[in-house]
Amino acid sequence: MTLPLPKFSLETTGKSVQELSTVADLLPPHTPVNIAFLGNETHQQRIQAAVTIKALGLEPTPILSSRRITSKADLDYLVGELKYRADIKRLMFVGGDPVVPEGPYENSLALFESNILKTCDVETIVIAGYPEGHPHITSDQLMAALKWKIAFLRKNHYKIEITTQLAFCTTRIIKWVQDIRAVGIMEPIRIGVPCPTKVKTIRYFANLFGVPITADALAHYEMDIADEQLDAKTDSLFLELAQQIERLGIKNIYFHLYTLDGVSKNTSWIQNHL
Ligand SMILES: NC(=O)C1=CN([C@@H]2O[C@H](COP(=O)(O)OP(=O)(O)OC[C@H]3O[C@@H](n4cnc5c(N)ncnc54)[C@H](O)[C@@H]3O)[C@@H](O)[C@H]2O)C=CC1
Ligand SMILES: Nc1nc(=O)c2c([nH]1)NC[C@@H]1CN(c3ccc(C(=O)N[C@@H](CCC(=O)O)C(=O)O)cc3)CN21
Repeated sequence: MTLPLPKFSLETTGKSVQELSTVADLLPPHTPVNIAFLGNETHQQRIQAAVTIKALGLEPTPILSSRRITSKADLDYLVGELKYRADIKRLMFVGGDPVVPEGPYENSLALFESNILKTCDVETIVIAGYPEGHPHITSDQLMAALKWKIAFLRKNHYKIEITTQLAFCTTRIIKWVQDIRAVGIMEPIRIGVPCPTKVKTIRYFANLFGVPITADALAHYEMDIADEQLDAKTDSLFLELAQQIERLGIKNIYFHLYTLDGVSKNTSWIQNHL
Protein backbone atom coordinates (compact mmCIF):
# COMPACT_ATOMS: atom_id res chain seq x y z
CA MET A 1 0.00 0.00 0.00
CA THR A 2 1.42 3.37 -0.96
CA LEU A 3 0.47 6.16 1.35
CA PRO A 4 0.37 9.78 0.33
CA LEU A 5 3.30 11.59 1.87
CA PRO A 6 3.86 14.54 -0.45
CA LYS A 7 5.89 17.33 1.02
CA PHE A 8 6.02 15.78 4.47
CA SER A 9 8.28 17.07 7.23
CA LEU A 10 10.12 15.34 10.05
CA GLU A 11 11.14 16.06 13.63
CA THR A 12 14.49 15.35 15.26
CA THR A 13 16.42 16.22 18.41
CA GLY A 14 19.97 17.42 19.01
CA LYS A 15 21.14 14.03 20.21
CA SER A 16 19.64 11.99 17.37
CA VAL A 17 20.29 14.31 14.44
CA GLN A 18 23.19 12.18 13.16
CA GLU A 19 20.71 9.42 12.39
CA LEU A 20 19.25 11.60 9.67
CA SER A 21 22.19 10.76 7.43
CA THR A 22 20.67 7.27 7.05
CA VAL A 23 17.54 8.69 5.39
CA ALA A 24 18.76 11.96 3.90
CA ASP A 25 19.38 10.49 0.43
CA LEU A 26 15.83 9.17 0.28
CA LEU A 27 14.16 12.43 1.19
CA PRO A 28 13.13 15.10 -1.28
CA PRO A 29 15.67 17.95 -1.18
CA HIS A 30 14.72 20.70 1.28
CA THR A 31 12.40 18.47 3.29
CA PRO A 32 11.75 20.49 6.48
CA VAL A 33 13.20 18.94 9.63
CA ASN A 34 12.06 20.40 12.93
CA ILE A 35 14.49 20.44 15.85
CA ALA A 36 12.60 19.88 19.11
CA PHE A 37 13.62 22.34 21.85
CA LEU A 38 14.24 19.96 24.74
CA GLY A 39 14.93 21.07 28.31
CA ASN A 40 17.87 18.67 28.57
CA GLU A 41 19.73 19.84 25.47
CA THR A 42 22.01 22.84 24.94
CA HIS A 43 22.00 25.65 22.41
CA GLN A 44 25.20 24.11 20.98
CA GLN A 45 23.30 20.88 20.26
CA ARG A 46 20.40 22.82 18.68
CA ILE A 47 22.76 24.88 16.50
CA GLN A 48 24.82 21.83 15.51
CA ALA A 49 21.61 20.00 14.61
CA ALA A 50 20.61 22.86 12.29
CA VAL A 51 24.08 22.87 10.67
CA THR A 52 23.91 19.08 10.14
CA ILE A 53 20.42 19.22 8.63
CA LYS A 54 21.44 22.00 6.24
CA ALA A 55 24.57 20.09 5.18
CA LEU A 56 22.37 17.09 4.32
CA GLY A 57 20.40 19.25 1.87
CA LEU A 58 17.36 19.42 4.12
CA GLU A 59 15.71 22.52 5.60
CA PRO A 60 16.32 22.99 9.33
CA THR A 61 13.31 24.29 11.23
CA PRO A 62 14.48 25.00 14.77
CA ILE A 63 11.75 25.25 17.39
CA LEU A 64 11.93 28.14 19.85
CA SER A 65 10.31 27.31 23.16
CA SER A 66 9.26 30.74 24.50
CA ARG A 67 9.27 29.71 28.14
CA ARG A 68 12.75 28.18 27.95
CA ILE A 69 14.44 31.32 26.56
CA THR A 70 16.15 32.92 29.55
CA SER A 71 16.74 36.49 28.31
CA LYS A 72 16.80 38.74 25.26
CA ALA A 73 20.56 38.09 24.98
CA ASP A 74 19.88 34.34 25.08
CA LEU A 75 17.31 34.70 22.28
CA ASP A 76 19.55 36.94 20.15
CA TYR A 77 22.50 34.58 20.56
CA LEU A 78 20.56 31.43 19.62
CA VAL A 79 18.75 32.89 16.63
CA GLY A 80 21.85 34.78 15.48
CA GLU A 81 23.92 31.59 15.44
CA LEU A 82 21.16 29.60 13.72
CA LYS A 83 21.02 32.22 10.99
CA TYR A 84 24.76 32.72 10.64
CA ARG A 85 25.86 29.07 10.81
CA ALA A 86 22.91 27.24 9.25
CA ASP A 87 21.27 30.01 7.19
CA ILE A 88 17.84 29.02 8.48
CA LYS A 89 14.84 29.93 6.32
CA ARG A 90 12.22 28.53 8.70
CA LEU A 91 11.58 28.91 12.42
CA MET A 92 8.86 27.40 14.61
CA PHE A 93 7.51 29.11 17.73
CA VAL A 94 5.83 27.31 20.64
CA GLY A 95 4.78 28.32 24.13
CA GLY A 96 6.87 25.69 25.91
CA ASP A 97 6.28 23.32 28.80
CA PRO A 98 7.70 25.09 31.91
CA VAL A 99 4.84 26.12 34.22
CA VAL A 100 6.82 29.22 35.15
CA PRO A 101 8.72 30.87 32.26
CA GLU A 102 12.50 30.75 32.69
CA GLY A 103 12.84 34.24 31.20
CA PRO A 104 10.83 37.18 29.86
CA TYR A 105 8.76 35.30 27.25
CA GLU A 106 5.54 33.74 28.52
CA ASN A 107 4.35 32.55 25.11
CA SER A 108 5.03 32.82 21.39
CA LEU A 109 2.94 35.98 21.18
CA ALA A 110 5.54 37.63 23.42
CA LEU A 111 8.36 36.37 21.20
CA PHE A 112 6.59 37.78 18.12
CA GLU A 113 6.31 41.14 19.87
CA SER A 114 10.05 41.25 20.56
CA ASN A 115 11.94 42.31 17.44
CA ILE A 116 13.40 38.85 16.85
CA LEU A 117 11.36 38.27 13.70
CA LYS A 118 12.78 41.40 12.10
CA THR A 119 16.37 40.63 13.01
CA CYS A 120 16.36 36.95 12.03
CA ASP A 121 15.01 37.47 8.52
CA VAL A 122 13.45 34.04 7.89
CA GLU A 123 10.87 33.31 5.18
CA THR A 124 8.52 30.88 6.88
CA ILE A 125 7.16 30.98 10.40
CA VAL A 126 5.63 27.82 11.79
CA ILE A 127 3.16 27.83 14.69
CA ALA A 128 1.61 24.99 16.66
CA GLY A 129 -1.83 23.41 16.40
CA TYR A 130 -3.60 21.08 18.83
CA PRO A 131 -6.11 18.75 17.18
CA GLU A 132 -6.67 16.98 20.50
CA GLY A 133 -6.57 20.07 22.70
CA HIS A 134 -3.98 20.90 25.37
CA PRO A 135 -4.06 19.75 29.01
CA HIS A 136 -3.51 23.26 30.44
CA ILE A 137 -4.86 25.60 27.76
CA THR A 138 -8.55 25.80 26.83
CA SER A 139 -9.68 25.39 23.22
CA ASP A 140 -10.97 28.99 23.23
CA GLN A 141 -7.58 30.24 24.41
CA LEU A 142 -5.79 28.16 21.76
CA MET A 143 -8.08 29.44 19.00
CA ALA A 144 -7.74 33.06 20.14
CA ALA A 145 -3.93 32.73 20.21
CA LEU A 146 -3.90 31.05 16.79
CA LYS A 147 -5.98 33.85 15.25
CA TRP A 148 -3.77 36.49 16.87
CA LYS A 149 -0.58 34.85 15.57
CA ILE A 150 -1.97 34.37 12.05
CA ALA A 151 -3.12 38.02 11.87
CA PHE A 152 0.25 39.23 13.14
CA LEU A 153 2.24 37.12 10.68
CA ARG A 154 0.00 37.98 7.72
CA LYS A 155 0.35 41.68 8.49
CA ASN A 156 4.12 41.25 8.47
CA HIS A 157 4.10 39.25 5.20
CA TYR A 158 5.55 35.97 6.42
CA LYS A 159 4.80 32.61 4.86
CA ILE A 160 2.86 30.78 7.55
CA GLU A 161 2.51 27.09 8.34
CA ILE A 162 0.79 25.26 11.17
CA THR A 163 2.37 22.05 12.45
CA THR A 164 0.38 20.06 14.92
CA GLN A 165 1.12 18.34 18.14
CA LEU A 166 1.14 14.56 17.98
CA ALA A 167 -2.43 13.46 17.26
CA PHE A 168 -4.02 10.05 17.15
CA CYS A 169 -7.74 10.38 16.63
CA THR A 170 -8.93 10.82 13.02
CA THR A 171 -12.35 12.13 14.07
CA ARG A 172 -10.86 14.88 16.21
CA ILE A 173 -8.15 15.71 13.70
CA ILE A 174 -10.64 16.18 10.87
CA LYS A 175 -13.01 18.22 13.08
CA TRP A 176 -10.13 20.45 14.16
CA VAL A 177 -8.93 21.00 10.58
CA GLN A 178 -12.48 21.91 9.53
CA ASP A 179 -12.77 24.35 12.44
CA ILE A 180 -9.52 26.03 11.40
CA ARG A 181 -10.61 26.34 7.78
CA ALA A 182 -14.05 27.60 8.87
CA VAL A 183 -12.49 30.69 10.46
CA GLY A 184 -10.64 31.51 7.25
CA ILE A 185 -7.24 30.09 8.13
CA MET A 186 -6.25 28.49 4.80
CA GLU A 187 -2.49 28.23 5.38
CA PRO A 188 -0.72 24.86 5.10
CA ILE A 189 -1.35 22.47 7.99
CA ARG A 190 1.07 19.66 8.77
CA ILE A 191 -0.68 17.01 10.80
CA GLY A 192 1.72 15.52 13.35
CA VAL A 193 1.49 11.74 13.42
CA PRO A 194 3.91 9.12 14.68
CA CYS A 195 5.72 6.70 12.38
CA PRO A 196 5.63 3.06 13.50
CA THR A 197 6.95 3.20 17.04
CA LYS A 198 7.02 0.86 20.03
CA VAL A 199 3.70 0.94 21.84
CA LYS A 200 5.65 1.66 25.00
CA THR A 201 7.31 4.72 23.42
CA ILE A 202 4.02 6.07 22.05
CA ARG A 203 2.37 5.76 25.46
CA TYR A 204 5.34 7.48 27.11
CA PHE A 205 5.36 10.49 24.76
CA ALA A 206 1.57 10.80 24.56
CA ASN A 207 1.51 10.99 28.34
CA LEU A 208 4.41 13.47 28.42
CA PHE A 209 2.79 15.78 25.83
CA GLY A 210 -0.70 15.48 27.30
CA VAL A 211 -2.25 13.81 24.26
CA PRO A 212 -5.05 11.38 25.11
CA ILE A 213 -4.99 7.86 23.68
CA THR A 214 -8.61 7.27 22.75
CA ALA A 215 -10.36 4.06 21.72
CA ASP A 216 -10.10 5.32 18.13
CA ALA A 217 -6.33 5.63 18.48
CA LEU A 218 -6.02 2.23 20.09
CA ALA A 219 -7.80 0.68 17.15
CA HIS A 220 -5.91 2.61 14.44
CA TYR A 221 -2.56 1.75 15.92
CA GLU A 222 -3.53 -1.81 16.76
CA MET A 223 -2.39 -0.87 20.23
CA ASP A 224 -5.31 -2.72 21.75
CA ILE A 225 -3.73 -6.04 20.86
CA ALA A 226 -0.09 -5.10 20.65
CA ASP A 227 2.57 -6.08 23.12
CA GLU A 228 4.20 -2.99 24.72
CA GLN A 229 7.49 -3.88 23.01
CA LEU A 230 5.89 -4.27 19.56
CA ASP A 231 5.42 -1.45 17.11
CA ALA A 232 2.17 0.43 16.97
CA LYS A 233 1.06 0.57 13.32
CA THR A 234 0.42 3.83 11.57
CA ASP A 235 -0.74 2.93 8.08
CA SER A 236 -4.48 2.79 8.72
CA LEU A 237 -4.41 6.20 10.41
CA PHE A 238 -2.54 7.77 7.50
CA LEU A 239 -4.77 6.22 4.91
CA GLU A 240 -8.00 7.13 6.65
CA LEU A 241 -6.88 10.71 7.20
CA ALA A 242 -5.77 11.08 3.60
CA GLN A 243 -9.04 9.62 2.28
CA GLN A 244 -11.22 11.86 4.46
CA ILE A 245 -9.23 14.97 3.61
CA GLU A 246 -9.58 14.21 -0.09
CA ARG A 247 -13.27 13.37 0.18
CA LEU A 248 -13.97 16.61 2.03
CA GLY A 249 -11.92 18.59 -0.50
CA ILE A 250 -9.67 20.14 2.15
CA LYS A 251 -6.55 21.59 0.55
CA ASN A 252 -3.05 22.31 1.74
CA ILE A 253 -2.75 19.45 4.23
CA TYR A 254 0.50 17.54 4.76
CA PHE A 255 1.96 15.14 7.30
CA HIS A 256 4.59 15.88 9.92
CA LEU A 257 6.31 12.65 10.96
CA TYR A 258 7.35 12.10 14.55
CA THR A 259 9.98 9.34 14.63
CA LEU A 260 9.92 8.81 18.36
CA ASP A 261 12.08 5.68 18.39
CA GLY A 262 14.66 7.44 16.22
CA VAL A 263 14.53 8.13 12.48
CA SER A 264 16.81 5.27 11.40
CA LYS A 265 14.22 2.82 12.65
CA ASN A 266 11.67 4.29 10.22
CA THR A 267 13.91 4.56 7.15
CA SER A 268 12.38 1.68 5.22
CA TRP A 269 8.86 2.65 6.26
CA ILE A 270 9.36 6.18 4.93
CA GLN A 271 10.99 4.84 1.77
CA ASN A 272 8.11 2.45 1.12
CA HIS A 273 5.56 5.23 1.40
CA LEU A 274 7.21 7.96 -0.62
N1 LIG B 1 3.63 21.23 19.27
C1 LIG B 1 4.85 21.04 19.70
O1 LIG B 1 5.68 20.48 19.00
C2 LIG B 1 5.23 21.50 21.04
C3 LIG B 1 4.26 21.93 21.88
N2 LIG B 1 4.55 22.38 23.12
C4 LIG B 1 3.40 22.75 23.92
O2 LIG B 1 2.84 23.88 23.39
C5 LIG B 1 2.14 24.58 24.39
C6 LIG B 1 1.53 25.84 23.86
O3 LIG B 1 2.22 26.27 22.77
P1 LIG B 1 1.59 27.32 21.75
O4 LIG B 1 0.36 26.86 21.17
O5 LIG B 1 2.73 27.68 20.89
O6 LIG B 1 1.24 28.48 22.74
P2 LIG B 1 1.35 30.03 22.57
O7 LIG B 1 2.67 30.46 23.05
O8 LIG B 1 0.96 30.46 21.21
O9 LIG B 1 0.26 30.50 23.60
C7 LIG B 1 -1.10 30.18 23.44
C8 LIG B 1 -1.85 30.41 24.72
O10 LIG B 1 -1.49 29.41 25.67
C9 LIG B 1 -0.88 29.96 26.82
N3 LIG B 1 0.22 29.08 27.20
C10 LIG B 1 1.36 28.81 26.49
N4 LIG B 1 2.11 27.91 27.11
C11 LIG B 1 1.46 27.58 28.25
C12 LIG B 1 1.75 26.69 29.30
N5 LIG B 1 2.87 25.97 29.33
N6 LIG B 1 0.85 26.61 30.32
C13 LIG B 1 -0.28 27.35 30.29
N7 LIG B 1 -0.61 28.21 29.32
C14 LIG B 1 0.25 28.32 28.30
C15 LIG B 1 -0.40 31.32 26.36
O11 LIG B 1 -0.24 32.24 27.40
C16 LIG B 1 -1.49 31.72 25.38
O12 LIG B 1 -2.65 32.19 26.00
C17 LIG B 1 3.22 24.59 25.33
O13 LIG B 1 2.85 24.98 26.56
C18 LIG B 1 3.66 23.15 25.29
O14 LIG B 1 2.92 22.36 26.15
C19 LIG B 1 5.83 22.44 23.50
C20 LIG B 1 6.84 22.04 22.70
C21 LIG B 1 6.61 21.51 21.41
N1 LIG C 1 4.15 19.58 25.11
C1 LIG C 1 5.10 19.16 24.28
N2 LIG C 1 6.38 19.23 24.64
C2 LIG C 1 7.36 18.81 23.81
O1 LIG C 1 8.55 18.92 24.18
C3 LIG C 1 7.01 18.31 22.54
C4 LIG C 1 5.65 18.24 22.22
N3 LIG C 1 4.73 18.67 23.08
N4 LIG C 1 5.26 17.74 21.03
C5 LIG C 1 6.14 17.08 20.15
C6 LIG C 1 7.56 17.50 20.25
C7 LIG C 1 8.48 16.33 19.91
N5 LIG C 1 9.35 16.18 21.03
C8 LIG C 1 10.29 15.16 21.22
C9 LIG C 1 10.87 14.96 22.47
C10 LIG C 1 11.81 13.99 22.69
C11 LIG C 1 12.19 13.17 21.66
C12 LIG C 1 13.24 12.16 21.94
O2 LIG C 1 13.74 12.02 23.03
N6 LIG C 1 13.64 11.37 20.96
C13 LIG C 1 14.71 10.42 21.11
C14 LIG C 1 14.70 9.59 19.89
C15 LIG C 1 14.52 8.33 20.00
C16 LIG C 1 15.22 7.26 20.60
O3 LIG C 1 16.25 6.94 20.02
O4 LIG C 1 14.68 6.74 21.56
C17 LIG C 1 16.06 11.07 21.05
O5 LIG C 1 16.99 10.50 21.64
O6 LIG C 1 16.20 12.14 20.44
C18 LIG C 1 11.62 13.35 20.41
C19 LIG C 1 10.68 14.35 20.19
C20 LIG C 1 9.17 17.23 21.97
N7 LIG C 1 7.93 17.88 21.62
